[in-house]
Amino acid sequence: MISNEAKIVREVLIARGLETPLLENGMSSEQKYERIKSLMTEVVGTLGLDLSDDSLAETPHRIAKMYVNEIFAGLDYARFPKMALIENKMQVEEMVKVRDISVVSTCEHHFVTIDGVAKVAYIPDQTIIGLSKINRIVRFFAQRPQVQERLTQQILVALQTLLETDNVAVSISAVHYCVKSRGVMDANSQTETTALGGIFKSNARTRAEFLG
Ligand SMILES: Nc1nc2c(ncn2[C@@H]2O[C@H](COP(=O)(O)OP(=O)(O)OP(=O)(O)O)[C@@H](O)[C@H]2O)c(=O)[nH]1
Ligand SMILES: [Zn+2]
Repeated sequence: MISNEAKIVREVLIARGLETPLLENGMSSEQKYERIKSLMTEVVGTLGLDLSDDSLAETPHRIAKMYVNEIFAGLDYARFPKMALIENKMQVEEMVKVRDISVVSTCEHHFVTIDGVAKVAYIPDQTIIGLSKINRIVRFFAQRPQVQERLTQQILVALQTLLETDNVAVSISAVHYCVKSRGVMDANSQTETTALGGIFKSNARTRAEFLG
C-alpha cells in the first residue's frame, strides 16, 4: 500500500522532528469519512442550520469527503505520489528551478485556506526527478493541516531524501485566510518562508541565484 519512497520519507521526517503530529487511530478512510460525516451533522445542526434544506442536506457528506479525500489526503502516506527518479546520465550539474508551483493548503490552527506559490530548486547529484513530481510532492504535503514553516521544511527534506543530496531549496509565499478573513483581518499581507539545504545555505551566490 505504502511505497518504499513514502516509507523512507516518513522515517526521515520523524527522525528530524518534522513530521506532522499524528496519532494512529486505526481507522480506515471509509471509517473516518463516516465518523466525520456524523460529527459534521452535529456541527451544522448546532449552528442552527436546517439540514432538511436541499442545499444543506449533503453538507456533512461533502465536508467529510473533502477532509478525507481532498484537502487532508496528504495525511495518508498511501497517497504519496509515485516517483520518477532518473539516473543523472546527462550529468546535469547546474541548478534546476521550478517557480510558481501552486500551494493550496489549510491552516492547522483554524482549518481555513493557505493560498500561495512555491519555488523549488536543486542541484542534481546522481539523480534527477521528473518535473511534475516536484509539484506533486508540494501538493502532497500541502494537503494536510499545516503551518507554513513546517510545510516548507517537509518539502525540503522529502526532496533531499529522494534526490540523495542536501542541495535543495524551497520557498513559499502565501496568504493565510485566518489572517485575511477573520482575526486581524489584514487584506494584503503575505508570508514568505524559506528552507535551504547544503550549498544553498553555505554559498551566498547559490542562495542569491535561488532567491532571485
Ligand atoms: N507561525 C505560523 N503561525 C500561523 C500560521 N498560520 C496561522 N498562524 C498563527 O497562529 C496563531 C494562533 O494564535 P492564537 O492566539 O492561538 O489564535 P487566535 O486567537 O485565533 O489568534 P488571531 O488570529 O490573532 O485572532 C495566529 O497568530 C495565526 O496567525 C503559520 O503557518 N505559521
Ligand atoms: Zn490559522
